[in-house]
Amino acid sequence: MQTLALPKLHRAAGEVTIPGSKSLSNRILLLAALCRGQTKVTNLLDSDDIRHMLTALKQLGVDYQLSDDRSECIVQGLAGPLASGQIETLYLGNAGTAMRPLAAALCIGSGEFELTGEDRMFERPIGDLIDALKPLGIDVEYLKDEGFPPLKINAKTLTAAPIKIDGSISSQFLTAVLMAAPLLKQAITIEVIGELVSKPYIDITLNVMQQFGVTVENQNYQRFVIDGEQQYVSPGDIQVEGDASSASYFLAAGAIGGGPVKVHGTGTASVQGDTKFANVLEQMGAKVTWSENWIEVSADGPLKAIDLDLNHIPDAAMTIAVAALFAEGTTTIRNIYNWRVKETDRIEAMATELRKLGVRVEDGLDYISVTPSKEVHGAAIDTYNDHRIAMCFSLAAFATDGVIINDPGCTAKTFPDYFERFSQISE
Ligand SMILES: O=C(O)C1=C[C@@H](OP(=O)(O)O)[C@@H](O)[C@H](O)C1
Ligand SMILES: C=C(OP(=O)(O)O)C(=O)O
Repeated sequence: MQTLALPKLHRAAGEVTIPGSKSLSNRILLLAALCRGQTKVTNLLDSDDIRHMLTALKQLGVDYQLSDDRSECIVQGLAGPLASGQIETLYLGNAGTAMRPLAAALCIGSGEFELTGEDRMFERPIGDLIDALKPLGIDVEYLKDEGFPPLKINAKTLTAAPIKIDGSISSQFLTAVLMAAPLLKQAITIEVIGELVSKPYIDITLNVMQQFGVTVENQNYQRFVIDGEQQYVSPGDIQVEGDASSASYFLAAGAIGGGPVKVHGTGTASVQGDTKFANVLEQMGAKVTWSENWIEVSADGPLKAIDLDLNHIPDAAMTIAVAALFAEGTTTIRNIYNWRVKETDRIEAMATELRKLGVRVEDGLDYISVTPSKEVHGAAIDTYNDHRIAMCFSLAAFATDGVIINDPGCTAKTFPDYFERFSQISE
């Protein structure tokens, strides 16, 4: 296993342009494949999650050309559902944004498909999505554990029926149904049961669908109405925004290490809910300046602890758990149960690794509380094959020397050259 020893950091300042958004890249690629016409996607993210989507689409016969640096992709749309004449096994790594939307899209395609991935994917639920689609008459078999990938999908003609979907574990299930729904033969209604988590990701979905010409009637995120027999239409050119979750590490560095750190690629014009991370830093006492597509953060003193429900920014909220080391008082992040079903059990993992640094941590089913201590010390941080654990713990190097990140290469899921970029704004 590789390790990365971080020097003690004293200051953060500079500018960084963050890579394209994972959430947008994979949604855009899927709709570019389903739509009528050719789509030129620019600022596409090049990371493991996107490579899995691209490889799957290629296997499904979607024709595209990638530029040498893989940041531009010209996709020839199929003008309809995905199809295959033979059994296709699609390996989707640990990419939720590939597994969930492809599962729904393939149910309404034609052919037989096996959807598989890495071991952790077999522990990440998909049952609420499959259950939601059952009234349409789908044929899906769980190949290992009931409710989890790997899956076998035998696509067949479906009949329209009202859909009820549980939104309390992952918004990706609703995203998946929304994106597939316009290709059904008749109009459908989707009713959300349970608290819808990670709600801003639904705005990303509706925004991308709109850019591909499909409008959804959104009745207060409780009910969605979508006409059937629609065709997605290529917008021609589409640019992927910078990734707001990836921005969080640099913005937090600005708040912890003085700044200013200016992050280009996301701002007030962004459709990504994770831009709200900057508001949390502001509540912690940082100075935040916004433009349409950059955000700048600085601070001239210690941060203040917060106690907040961060369900709307589950990914960026992990960065707050480490920023808490630099805040006066106890920081509590609430309503984050679904951290437990992501790349790893993130509540458990964050609590374990923060404690290794000598910090006081309390954790429960759906929250984590972090109280900094004067005795913070270095430690080798295990990253559980979770890119965000590796990235957010880089900030601990502003508190102490001796921070070692185990398996730093796991950032390849969404941000392959993260540590190189981080070193450019910190010293
Ligand atoms: O739709 C998306 O692009 C995502 C939704 C969120 O997942 P949940 O809805 O499972 O919280 C988020 O954590 C994930 O990284 C990306
Ligand atoms: C939860 C995440 O990924 P996924 O898209 O695989 O759900 C994440 O990137 O933090």
